[in-house]
Amino acid sequence: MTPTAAVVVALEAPAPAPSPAPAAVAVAPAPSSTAGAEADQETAVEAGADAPAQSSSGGGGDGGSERRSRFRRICVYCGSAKGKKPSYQDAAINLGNQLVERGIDLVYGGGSIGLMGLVSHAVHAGGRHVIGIIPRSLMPREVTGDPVGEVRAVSGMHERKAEMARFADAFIALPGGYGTLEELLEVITWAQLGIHKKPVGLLNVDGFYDPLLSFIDLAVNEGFITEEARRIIISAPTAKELVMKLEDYVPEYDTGLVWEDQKQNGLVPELESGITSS
Ligand SMILES: CC(C)=CCNc1ncnc2c1ncn2[C@@H]1O[C@H](COP(=O)(O)O)[C@@H](O)[C@H]1O
Repeated sequence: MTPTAAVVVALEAPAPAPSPAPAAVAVAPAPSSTAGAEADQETAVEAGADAPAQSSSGGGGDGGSERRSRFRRICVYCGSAKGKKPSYQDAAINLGNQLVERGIDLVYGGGSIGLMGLVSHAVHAGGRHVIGIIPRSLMPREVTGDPVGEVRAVSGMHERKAEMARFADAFIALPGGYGTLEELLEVITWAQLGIHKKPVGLLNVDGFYDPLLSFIDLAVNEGFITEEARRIIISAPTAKELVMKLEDYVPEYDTGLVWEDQKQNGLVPELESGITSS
């Protein structure tokens, strides 16, 4: 099966199943792939997306919000561990349910472990499409568990992060460790540099991110982050509040910079899918 065919198959049969079904594996093009193959693959992904997202009443979330979303897909960064408090796990499931309620598909790092598994299973069980983007080295079941939905294999962490950012219309970080922080800070930095204008949200479960927000405020006070750049980060204690804030977010931050690779990494075209751009 060619990479393109694998993607088409995966997307022609999105995941409406009420219970987790086996993952469809799509192999992302290696860096040396032809532009044509990449274009085909993008087309396939676009064809599989419900754009704009439709509301459904399937999920529980934080309590029945019925509002049509401007987001087709949200990228969720989160721990590969579950964390010690049940509230972290509840938040991952609630976030998944909130995406289902709003008809939003999930992009995440693939796998079934930790909070990553909880959010992806919630979205998949709710009938929305799940795209897991995972480096081949992390694919063995014993490393990341059985993924659900569409799996896109990539060569390494840099390609993974670029793909996750490319497919998403917004980003949310649940609690997590180094990997989550690194992914979060990268998309914030990219927003600061004008590489994208997609909303970035912190799901501040039980104040988990208070120390990070305090540190960022310190950096503002010490003159390392501007007030304007500080406002790139949106935070809320519940998934429902956070998604509503992301829906309302209007980017005010603008560098006026033009990035040569914006067309290749797809971050600019995604803005045309309903994200307000200043
Ligand atoms: C060998 C090993 C530690 C495997 C852990 N297994 C993993 N499987 C998939 N993605 C991961 C894994 N560890 C980190 N990540 C990436 O980093 C983030 C989570 O890292 P962390 O647990 O917060 O730091 C995820 O969003 C994911 O993109």
